Amino acid sequence: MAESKREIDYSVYLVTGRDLLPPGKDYLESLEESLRGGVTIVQIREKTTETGEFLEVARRSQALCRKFNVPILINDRLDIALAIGADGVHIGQTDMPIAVAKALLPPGAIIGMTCNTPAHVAQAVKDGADYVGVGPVFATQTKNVASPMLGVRGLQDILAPLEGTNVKAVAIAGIKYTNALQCLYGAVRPSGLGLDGLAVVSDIVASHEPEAAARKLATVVHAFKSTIPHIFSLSQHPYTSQYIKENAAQLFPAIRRHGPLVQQITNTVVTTQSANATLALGASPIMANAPQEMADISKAIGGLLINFGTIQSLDGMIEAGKHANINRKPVVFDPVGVGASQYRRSSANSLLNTWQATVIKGNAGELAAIANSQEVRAKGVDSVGQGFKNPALFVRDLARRERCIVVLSGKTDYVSDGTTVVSLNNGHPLLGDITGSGCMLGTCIAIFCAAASMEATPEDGKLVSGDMFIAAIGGVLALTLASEKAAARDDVKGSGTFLPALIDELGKLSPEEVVALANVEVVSV
Ligand SMILES: Cc1ncc(COP(=O)(O)OP(=O)(O)O)c(N)n1
Ligand SMILES: Cc1ncsc1CCOP(=O)(O)O
Repeated sequence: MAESKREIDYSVYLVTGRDLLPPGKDYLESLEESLRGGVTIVQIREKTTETGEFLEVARRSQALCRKFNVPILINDRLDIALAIGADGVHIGQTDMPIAVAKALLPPGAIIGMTCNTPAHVAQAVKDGADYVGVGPVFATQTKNVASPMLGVRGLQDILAPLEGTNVKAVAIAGIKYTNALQCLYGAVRPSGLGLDGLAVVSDIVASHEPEAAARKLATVVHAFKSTIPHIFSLSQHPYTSQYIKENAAQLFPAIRRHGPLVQQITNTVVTTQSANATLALGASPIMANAPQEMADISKAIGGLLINFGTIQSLDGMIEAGKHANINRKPVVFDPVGVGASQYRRSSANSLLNTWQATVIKGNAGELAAIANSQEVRAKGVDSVGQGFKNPALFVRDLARRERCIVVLSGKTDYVSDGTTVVSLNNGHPLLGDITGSGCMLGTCIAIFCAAASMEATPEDGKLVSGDMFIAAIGGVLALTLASEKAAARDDVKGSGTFLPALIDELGKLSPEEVVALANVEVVSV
């Protein structure tokens, strides 16, 4: 074993599992192929193998790992690690304590510890672990795991004790090429701290083509690591009011050019008017709810709206978001009335723990419920009271926490990407007199996000390409400016005549009008 600690690349962490090999696939052949595909660290995990055979497997695996200059760790068995001179060990909560392992292993040995809670991580840091294996993130068939699933968002909390330390982290359980990017995004804390890598068994071992499986995973992890910051805007771009207005305005003709198909899982109250608003802007609606069709539909759409108003198929919402992430399509989440019931709150958690939203849009009551804030209360789908004391700070912090664009709707709308906050002061009071204007806002945002992502060149490490901050602002401007123009029309006498006029005006806004009329201010927080 090495005396001084080597720099470890945890990016693609393979945990072996000979029982999962496809029929006819040789273990060493599979391992070599996965190393060729880009596995950066290997843990030999043999849960039922006798010592002699374990030793032999470990020795042969080590010879291959050396060929690729990849470190090898041994699961649980310090004796095997010592016998072959492995680079280190991985131990679980009920295995040998870190202090005992440290005393037995040479100074340079790597020690990894399984952690299921933030308290486990804090203890592992205290005990001197080199890295933690955090999970279970998702459900897995590979191991019977007793601890509750962390989900995508749970990763942030479990990593908290690693702030300010040099202890590394990999996530484990149910991680596949298809959910890898969600997982990496989900783990990023407001400070920027995130995962160092992803640990997988079946995604590579059970594959007939482990080299390709490892390469796909490696591409995602490396691309993610080279894409900083991990959010859906230009972020470090010095956004000015003029820049925002001009770029949002350019998305109006982009929608007409691309005519994106926008999937909307929305509520029964607003389905028709949302579909009509979609057509008016130059996009096409598809109101598909069934989980069974999401894989197919997701390939064809430009963007997805998930509106919580009348939850008819939570499974459909879960599947739709999952496939949108897989296919790198923007997902706009409108958690209508999320504070109204425990079912809605837990459903919102399930959704946000499974897929990464690109934009979360809501009124003060809804966003307070998503943020677990007591500052604003809701009554049904409406927000009550004065709103947030500092709405700009609230949206910025929630955008950081959820790693997405946040739109807070109200008399003044606030939009943030976690770095910049803008206030938008357009709109007409008649919007409050028709049902579902908030839902139409979600539709508009989804359409603009779809167009912005279709305009952009796809990038490997990004869940969605294109500037989603500008897109979300564009969506807000579309509805609010159209409402002003509709309300000013002579033929509009009240809410009944306002709705069709609003839809007419949505289709007529020109980029020049948008730049001239938009009231956009960059707010300092
Ligand atoms: C990287 C990584 N993380 C977690 C585990 C699980 O280890 P443990 O809890 O000891 O369970 P077994 O693997 O021994 O069944 C791991 N092996 N690797
Ligand atoms: C070893 C281990 N520890 C927690 S889950 C797990 C297995 C993960 O396997 P898979 O990547 O196939 O879900």
